[in-house]
Amino acid sequence: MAALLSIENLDKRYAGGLHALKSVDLAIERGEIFALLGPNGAGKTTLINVICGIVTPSSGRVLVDGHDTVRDFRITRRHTGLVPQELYTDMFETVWDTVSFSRGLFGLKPDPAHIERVLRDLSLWEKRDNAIMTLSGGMKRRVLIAKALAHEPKLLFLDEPTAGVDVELRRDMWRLIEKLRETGVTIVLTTHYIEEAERMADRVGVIRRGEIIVVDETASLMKKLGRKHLSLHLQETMTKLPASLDDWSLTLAEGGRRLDYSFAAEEEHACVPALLKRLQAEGIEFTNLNTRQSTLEEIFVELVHEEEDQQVEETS
Ligand SMILES: Nc1ncnc2c1ncn2[C@@H]1O[C@H](COP(=O)(O)OP(=O)(O)OP(=O)(O)O)[C@@H](O)[C@H]1O
Repeated sequence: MAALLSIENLDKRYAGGLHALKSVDLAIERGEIFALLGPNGAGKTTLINVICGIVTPSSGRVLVDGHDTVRDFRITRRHTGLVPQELYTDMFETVWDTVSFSRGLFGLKPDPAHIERVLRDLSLWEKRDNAIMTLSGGMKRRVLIAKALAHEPKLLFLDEPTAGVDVELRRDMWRLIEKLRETGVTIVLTTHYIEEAERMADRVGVIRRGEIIVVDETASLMKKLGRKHLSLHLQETMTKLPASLDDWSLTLAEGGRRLDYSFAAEEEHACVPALLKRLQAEGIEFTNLNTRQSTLEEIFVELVHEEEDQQVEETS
């Protein structure tokens, strides 16, 4: 079966001349959870807005379930749901009214049974008669999702669903997204949290300056690009690393009180014990140690460098 979402050679130049999307090609399969990652201003929102028909592309095309988003706008819009980052309106309305109204916007007949199902799935049923402004931040986010699901879309876009929420609510949202997938909805989400992409997404796409630079299965991307960082707090301050440790690419930090080591995540089991053994042999003692995973930001930096290095190689 053809992909549910197919983006072909898509280009967008804004009126001022800014080239926001450059020859984007992407196919999203039915039932997939796809995470679109990119630094601020990379073009994520522009891409989502083009797919949802809010922004017109300069060239190329987007098909949702085989329908062109420009030519068959009404059909494709009917198949897509968009959960924006913020709730803009409806603060005085009740949950039930605002979600039912969203369904009506797509010209669909009222279906109280569907709205009830959506509200129950999102744990909003008890709050159905509450005005939106009386709800907590987390509940308001659920209302946004309920609104986007009111017209039974096949494709759901979640724009940074967990930005600025606490850890507990983030976990709740993840459970919710998994539950949504079980109903057969295809999900595209944007996020800045690597853990979120890692946990939720089957595949990840990285967009940078309007170009999709990587699309890969999440596990394989993390394996290829993920790095871990080990920090050792030294018992005695060091001014310089012994030459015998040159092959370990270690760095001294905090005025020689900390030793940092960065390594490929997939090599953790082999290289960390080997390093610790080596340090012991050198008589370097430490009082404490901790490791952390690369942030998404660091992976971006690495991607950017890889590209720049390649360009240097190509031009030299
Ligand atoms: N209506 C517009 N007119 C002109 N330029 C725009 C318009 N909307 C966005 N841009 C520019 O297009 C580029 C891509 O913006 P976009 O909002 O798509 O990025 P983003 O990846 O969603 O960023 P963020 O993570 O900050 O939300 C940016 O340089 C932005 O300034």
